[in-house]
Amino acid sequence: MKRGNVLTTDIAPGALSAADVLRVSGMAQIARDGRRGPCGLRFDHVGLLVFPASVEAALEGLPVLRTLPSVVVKDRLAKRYGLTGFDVTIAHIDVGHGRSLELFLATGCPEEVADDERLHGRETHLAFEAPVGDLGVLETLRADGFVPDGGGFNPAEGTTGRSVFYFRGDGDRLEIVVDGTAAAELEQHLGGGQERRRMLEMLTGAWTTQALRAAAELGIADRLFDGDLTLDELAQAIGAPADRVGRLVRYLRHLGVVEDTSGARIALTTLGATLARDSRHSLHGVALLYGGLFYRSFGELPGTVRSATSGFELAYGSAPFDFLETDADQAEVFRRAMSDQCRDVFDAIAGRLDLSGIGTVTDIGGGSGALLGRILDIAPHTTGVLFDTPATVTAAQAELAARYGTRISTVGGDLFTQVPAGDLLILSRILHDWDDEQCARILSRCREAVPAGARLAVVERLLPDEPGQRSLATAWDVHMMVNNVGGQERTLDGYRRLMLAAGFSLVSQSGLPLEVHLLEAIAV
Ligand SMILES: C[S@@+](CC[C@H](N)C(=O)[O-])C[C@H]1O[C@@H](n2cnc3c(N)ncnc32)[C@H](O)[C@@H]1O
Repeated sequence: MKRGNVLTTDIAPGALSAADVLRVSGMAQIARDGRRGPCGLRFDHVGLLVFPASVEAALEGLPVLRTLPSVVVKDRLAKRYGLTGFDVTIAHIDVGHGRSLELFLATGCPEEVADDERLHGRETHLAFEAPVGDLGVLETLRADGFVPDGGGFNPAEGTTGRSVFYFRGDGDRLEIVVDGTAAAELEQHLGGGQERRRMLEMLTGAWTTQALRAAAELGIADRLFDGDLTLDELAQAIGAPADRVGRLVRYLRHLGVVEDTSGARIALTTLGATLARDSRHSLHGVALLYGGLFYRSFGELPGTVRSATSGFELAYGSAPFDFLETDADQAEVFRRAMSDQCRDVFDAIAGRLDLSGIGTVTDIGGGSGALLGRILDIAPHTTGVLFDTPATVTAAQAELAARYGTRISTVGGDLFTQVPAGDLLILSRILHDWDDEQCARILSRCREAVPAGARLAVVERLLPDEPGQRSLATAWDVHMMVNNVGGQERTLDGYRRLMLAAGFSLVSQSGLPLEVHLLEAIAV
């Protein structure tokens, strides 16, 4: 036996697939090298699941220390794939230096199961032995972000049987083994430990929102965007006690928003930079809006579900756009959040639209005019009309005039009453604010404003056709329900039908960043 070549040469030809031979060889090498375990635990073995034609063929000529029936892995495969009529044997192979490779030999499994298991490496692990009676390492691993990933008691292992605890971490899978029955610890590990941790993380999502909002609102992200600071410098810059700032910074570090640099300085990560007002990728306004105005209304979700009103009205006593007309500061936060959130989307829309033959672009409910501005930037032959509520266009006017002069005009009004004409009308994130009847009215006003052949661009997220499919629109649909009576996300077909009923025929649909879609239609 040539141990230098770590088992590759020992495996009988054809006993394992070429892919499994390579995996065995790689893991055997790792087993020989050994590793230092968490909490200084002793390295025990490496584990690997392979799919031989037969156990005997796979083990022929290998230095097998012992074989035993698998309980834990067999049970997992049976549950995950609904398998019957297969078997799993454990074989410990001596790789020298007092170390071993633990092969799980699964026979009678369909090839798809083998492929899936090889791909995800669900049994590939490094195992460390914990001393009997001291399983503190389990808590240490959980605290370090390792997620419990199965385990059990195998009575056939050793003289007393062994308890195994699997963990999945960042790329690593670890097994902690201990002699004997660790019934209470296994119960906690398997009995919902993982689900309870995940649920706790979700239940404390509000803390995350508020920590991010605080980083934005207190100017922590802005100060650090200008350069790394010590804790004292940061505390002084934002005018808050250093010990409290330090505790928030520790949580922000945990969230990946800041990191330490040399000389005990704090730096923003790339992720954290999105909370700075001046970042090109800023979500500063969104942090203030979702952590502020919309945070309180989301607290009214149970009432929203029960009643026919919105959480926003339950929280503030009026509909959101009426409220924003009366609160200039919050209206400014809202406008910035809208344009911050969709900066990449607006760039993509401007690049995607065919603007040849378009003279006037009218953005209905265009907010700050950010999208309209982007379109005018890339199409110098166009002029723009920004239409929104009187207070919104008044707030946007000065900046737009300074940048675009007479190329942009602003019109304040009510989109349920009348909207200005244009060769291209835009409704960006407008229809999802309203119910079907209100959308029909808005689209009818649009159709009345333009001749046949005029174009309409609708920008929205789309609900998936299948309810089980994951999509951002699913979360935003609940957000719309909370924050506007009748607000809702729709499927592509939902928008197609609304447009057609008002005299617009959908001609194309394309995906934009952040799962937003551009729906283009023609007035018929
Ligand atoms: C969700 S924001 C979308 C803003 C912008 N189109 C965008 O995509 O960022 C909805 C816009 O509709 C405007 N709006 C709401 N009710 C309106 C009304 N009755 N008439 C005109 N505009 C209205 C709001 O002021 C706000 O700017």
